[in-house]
Formats: sequence, C-alpha cells, structure tokens
Amino acid sequence: MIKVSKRTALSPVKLNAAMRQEKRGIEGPHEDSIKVVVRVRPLLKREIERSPECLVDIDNDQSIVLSPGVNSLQARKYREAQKFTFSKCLWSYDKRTSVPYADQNTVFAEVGSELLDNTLDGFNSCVIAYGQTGSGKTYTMMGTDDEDGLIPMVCRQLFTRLDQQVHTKVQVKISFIEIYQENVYDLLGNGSKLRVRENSERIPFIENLNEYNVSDSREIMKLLNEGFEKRTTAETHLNKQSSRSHSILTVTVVQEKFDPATGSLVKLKSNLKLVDLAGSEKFVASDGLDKTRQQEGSRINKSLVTLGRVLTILSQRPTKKTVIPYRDSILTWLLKENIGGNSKTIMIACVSPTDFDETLSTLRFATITSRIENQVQVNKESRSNMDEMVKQFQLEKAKLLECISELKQMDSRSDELRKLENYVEWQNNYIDTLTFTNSVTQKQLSSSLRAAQKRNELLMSSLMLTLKGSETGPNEATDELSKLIDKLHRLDIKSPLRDIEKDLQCDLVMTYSANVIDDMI
Ligand SMILES: Nc1ncnc2c1ncn2[C@@H]1O[C@H](COP(=O)(O)OP(=O)(O)OP(=O)(O)O)[C@@H](O)[C@H]1O
Repeated sequence: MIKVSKRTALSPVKLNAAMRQEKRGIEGPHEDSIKVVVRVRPLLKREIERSPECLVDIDNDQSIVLSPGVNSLQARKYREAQKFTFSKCLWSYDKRTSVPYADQNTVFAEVGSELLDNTLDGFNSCVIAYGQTGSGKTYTMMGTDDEDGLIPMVCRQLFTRLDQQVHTKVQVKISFIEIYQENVYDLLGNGSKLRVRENSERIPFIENLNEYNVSDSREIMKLLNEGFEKRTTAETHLNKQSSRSHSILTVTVVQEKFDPATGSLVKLKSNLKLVDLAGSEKFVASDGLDKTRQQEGSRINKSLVTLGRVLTILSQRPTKKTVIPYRDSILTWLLKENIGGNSKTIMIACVSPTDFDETLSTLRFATITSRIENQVQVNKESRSNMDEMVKQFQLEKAKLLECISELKQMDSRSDELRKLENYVEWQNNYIDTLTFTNSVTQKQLSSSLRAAQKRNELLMSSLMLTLKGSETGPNEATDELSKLIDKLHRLDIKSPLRDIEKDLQCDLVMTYSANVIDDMI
C-alpha cells in the first residue's frame, strides 16, 4: 500500500488534514475534554404493545429533557423535567420532522468521522458506548445485518481514507477482546484467558494477545465478524440478545511519511479503541434470573461502578497525588489511557425513551464524563538522526532544481541538460521513495543518502558547467562536461539499488530501478 506521487503541492486530503490540524492547534500535550453524544433509541416492538409514555425530548441538538411523566411514581419525587446539555443529542426515537432523525449514517457523521480524523492525525482515540441494557449500544456500535453500525463504518472508511494518502507507508493491526466476568478473552484467539500487565511507562497491555495485520476493509470485516460471533450474549428480561461482556476492538494505525516541510521522516502511531460496554442491569429476585446471569450482572455492575468512581474522581480535577483506582477493575485498567490519559475520547450515552430512573442515571454519568479533561498529544516519532541528512539532501535538491530552471530560461536545450535533468529527477524520486519506505533500514538509507550526495556534487558541477557553456559558448565547457557526465555514469549506483530492490521486492523501488537509469542516461 505504498504510493508515490511526484506532486509537490498538498493533495486535498493532506490539505484537509493540515487544516484540521491547524484548527485543533497543537500537536504537543494539551487538554481535551471527553466529548459526550447522547442517542435516544426508538420504542421496541414489545414496548409499543404497552404504549408507554415517551419521557425524553430534545430541545435543540445539544440538550435533552427528561420528564418524570404523568403516570409514573417518579412524577411525585421529581416534579420538574431535568435538562442536560452535551456536545450532541441524537434523536432516533421517531421520524417527526421538527427534530431530524439520527440514523446510523448520522452517528458516523457525528462521531466516526471525527474518530478517523483524530486517528489519522496521530492521536489515540476512543469511543465508548454506555447505557442501560437494551438502550442501543450494540445497535449503535455494530449495527445489524441490514444496517452497519459505527464499528464497520469506521473500519471501512479507515481504508478508504488511507488509500487516498500519498507518500505514506501504512500499517494497520487489529485486536478484539471481551471482558467477561472480570477476565479477558481474545475474540480472535482460542478462547483462553489472558493476563493484563503494565509496561515500564505504566501503560497496560494484554499479554499474548493476537494482533492481526490487515490491509483492506474486507480483511478487517472478516475478523470483526468472526470476533463478534464469539462475544458472550444471552437473553435477559430487557434485551433478547444482551451483551454480557464488555468488548474492545483496538485498531492500531502506523503511518510513516516524509515531511518535505521539515525534511524529516515522521512516524505517527495511533490506537483507536471502539468499546461496547455491557449494559448495567438492575436485577431483583423476582426476575427469576439464574445463578450465572446473577453473577454476570454483579460482575458487570462491579466494573461499571468502578468506571463511575474513576470518572467521578477524574471529573474533580485530581492532583498528581490523587490515587485513581484504575486497577480495581479490568475494564478501567484497560481504558486507563482513554479516560484521563492520552486519548481523544468520545462517549455515546444510549438511552431508552421510557425508563426514567435508568435514563436519569445514564445522563448523570454522561455529565460527569463530559467534565473530564484528557491530556492528549500526537504520537509522533521522527527518525531524528536521519533528519539532518535528509534536510541537507532537500537543500541540495532545491539548488539543483533552481539551477536547471535557470538553464532552461536561458534556452539552453542541450542534450546534456536534458540528461542531467532526467538524472536529477530520478535521483530525487529515488531518495524520496527510500525515505517513505518503511522497510529500508537506517543503515541502508544513510548509505543511499551519502551516495546521493556524492552524485549531487557531480550533478551540480555538471550543471554549473552547462551554465558556463550557455554564457560563454559551448566549446570551452564541453570537454569538461563530458568528463563529468562520464564520471556520473561510472559511479556504481546500480548494484546498491539492486540490493535494496531484492530486499524490498517493492513496486515502488522497482519503478525507479536501475534499469530505468539505462534509459535515462
Ligand atoms: N436506534 C435504533 N434504531 C432501531 N433499533 C434500535 C436502535 N437502538 C436499539 N435498537 C434495537 O433495540 C434492541 C436493543 O438494542 P441493543 O442490543 O443495541 O442494546 P444494548 O444497549 O447493546 O443492550 P445490552 O447492554 O443488553 O447488550 C435491539 O433489538 C436493537 O436492534
């Protein structure tokens, strides 16, 4: 998936990325609050039969009003409607015209697109679907057979956007886990329990977790469906197919590109986590739940209670000394970076239109979450020891191009000039190609750059002579020029090229292979 274009101007994709970057401002560490989007689901078939009262309304696209309802017990306790304001409120209750209906595409436009922007800009990103059981989390995240949810849309669009990138080498990896009863299981593995550990920077990771390289949307969708099939679900009294586990799909995107502005090689690495939480479900003895369901319920509650505790502490602006109980549940431990750490995080709070208590609890939870400021920064590495050499090369390239254009203006159309121009173009493309190519080692790159610099010196002298020839008449310079071009021919550039070609087996270097030189010079 490596592409090279000779264009130097910013492509629309790059331009958009640059504009987004400018809008967001800074690459270095900065605060970014967790964004909350609320989605109200429609009545379900079995609910319609009871003709329940709709307790929610959307005031504008940012405020949601929850009223106790005239018939409910809550009406006495909460006399007034409660209003909550968030980044966005999505109305999927019915298709009346005064409030635009939010379908799956709307969710993608409001959340998915931003997640992809952030990921491609090099930020860790995360979306967490939260809400009571049956409130529409899995519908929103995965969708159904007929309507894709956020996860499949994001995965497909990721590749569409990556395919539009030029001058970039990309690697995409995915892993998919579920946390069931406080244990981690690999949804793309053999089903054994996995351990969570922390690296030296105290960032948690899952030991022996399978990560798969994916190169297109077909591959990613295949793995996704495979994992989703394995997720633990069961029928509960509130949802026919209730997720009994938390699932986390992690998409790791590594982009390597050459930044012509700074003349350096830049590596952006971002983790995109798509989290579908299990529903919080109140259960009482009269529900007649069996022991497994009760145990599941209490474990799910335990992790969601810990999540609530962590979010509450974070929302109160903790000091460095405050202990945040991330490790009290596997869920909060694994989401450590995404809540309070280095991640641009969005919560989708899913609510039912008819359940006052649960919807109130979800909206309060969401309000606390919206007060949290994460500390984010672009995950950027540049191969700094190469930077100077590449910068130097860029300067030389600029000089050579300047010289050629000067000669052209002087209407010097000599054969030599044409050859030199071809040579300069080839050389520049070749070096650009190498710098974009991930598999080239630092050693290979630095020796190629050194060789290229030697050639640059000769090219420069040759161009200077051509220039001299144009000014003083060809005769004086011709001899010397032929000698220099001869020297250029004799520089052994073919064998190192062939070595690299063999190593890489990559179309890109092939394009500028040694054979091409034969045609040019
Ligand atoms: N916006 C929506 N449009 C149409 N149907 C929806 C919508 N949201 C939810 N549903 C339907 O409601 C039911 C419950 O939704 P879903 O399974 O997504 O809930 P959940 O929050 O994931 O529940 P759990 O926590 O138990 O897994 C499903 O039949 C789903 O198709």
